[in-house]
Amino acid sequence: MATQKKVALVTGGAKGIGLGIAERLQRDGFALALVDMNGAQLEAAAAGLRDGPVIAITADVTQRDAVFAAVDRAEAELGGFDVMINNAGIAQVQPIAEITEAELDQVHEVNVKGVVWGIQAAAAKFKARGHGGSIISAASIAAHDGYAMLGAYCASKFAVRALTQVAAKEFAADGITVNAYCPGIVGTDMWTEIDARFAELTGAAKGATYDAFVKSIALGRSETPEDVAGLVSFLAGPDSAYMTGQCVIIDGGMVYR
Ligand SMILES: NC(=O)C1=CN([C@@H]2O[C@H](COP(=O)(O)OP(=O)(O)OC[C@H]3O[C@@H](n4cnc5c(N)ncnc54)[C@H](O)[C@@H]3O)[C@@H](O)[C@H]2O)C=CC1
Ligand SMILES: CC(=O)C(C)=O
Repeated sequence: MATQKKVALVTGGAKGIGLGIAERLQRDGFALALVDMNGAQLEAAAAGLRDGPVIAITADVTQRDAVFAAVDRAEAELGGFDVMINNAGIAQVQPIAEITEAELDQVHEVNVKGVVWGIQAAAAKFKARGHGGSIISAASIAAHDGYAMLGAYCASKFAVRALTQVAAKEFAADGITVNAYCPGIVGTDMWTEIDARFAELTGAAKGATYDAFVKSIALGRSETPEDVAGLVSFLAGPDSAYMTGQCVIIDGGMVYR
């Protein structure tokens, strides 16, 4: 009889870091639920993950009910629930003097509320199933240092760090670990957008802001989704069982804590 695979849900799994994490967790032997608000891209991503059960769930992580429903569907269709990856996030480049209420809300809706709903839904499901589990969220080096022009984004990622510590303490007795990964400069669409917005605001040439950040990396190259996925694989696996409340920097050498 085939053994039941462990089940992981990855939000923002249609592309970028989330897709890199999904690819790695599939190689690690997980059955996967990919969640994203971009349905077309999500279906294509899921179709490319050929080695195991994968379901695609189109949902917006800002909607609490949708996140809870996604976790329910993952359990019902994949036969369990073990790991929650709160990866979906958005960036925003705006000088702090000009950030509007709507802009502040938009970033916090996704990066903070989305993570809170993910923590709640996963912890409730682990408890209902009577076992522990791992909750892993996307923070950033911007959860450890403030970066000019990224005020709302940095505030949202500092919040993820706080939530990770709080949830780790509140759920430890239930056998649930809660950690976060803190990448540096990853060459995804998010950074293409950040670079373009810096160019618009500062007059820098296209690509110049990205190149300047990459130049400051000790290991001398930008980060890939696979670099991030290696850390997430560890956080999702048994070797991190004694680790909780940590926001681990993986940035090639930019921020030292
Ligand atoms: N790219 C980078 O350099 C870094 C990224 N991060 C964080 O890693 C995570 C992933 O980033 P990337 O892959 O670079 O971003 P990306 O922009 O390439 O991909 C993000 C994915 O999340 C999805 N998404 C956005 N809002 C959503 C919502 N409300 N509901 C459901 N899905 C939603 C998008 O549709 C997209 O598929 C984010 O939380 C980001 O803040 C952290 C540090 C560095
Ligand atoms: C997008 C992001 O988190 C940084 C620090 O670049």
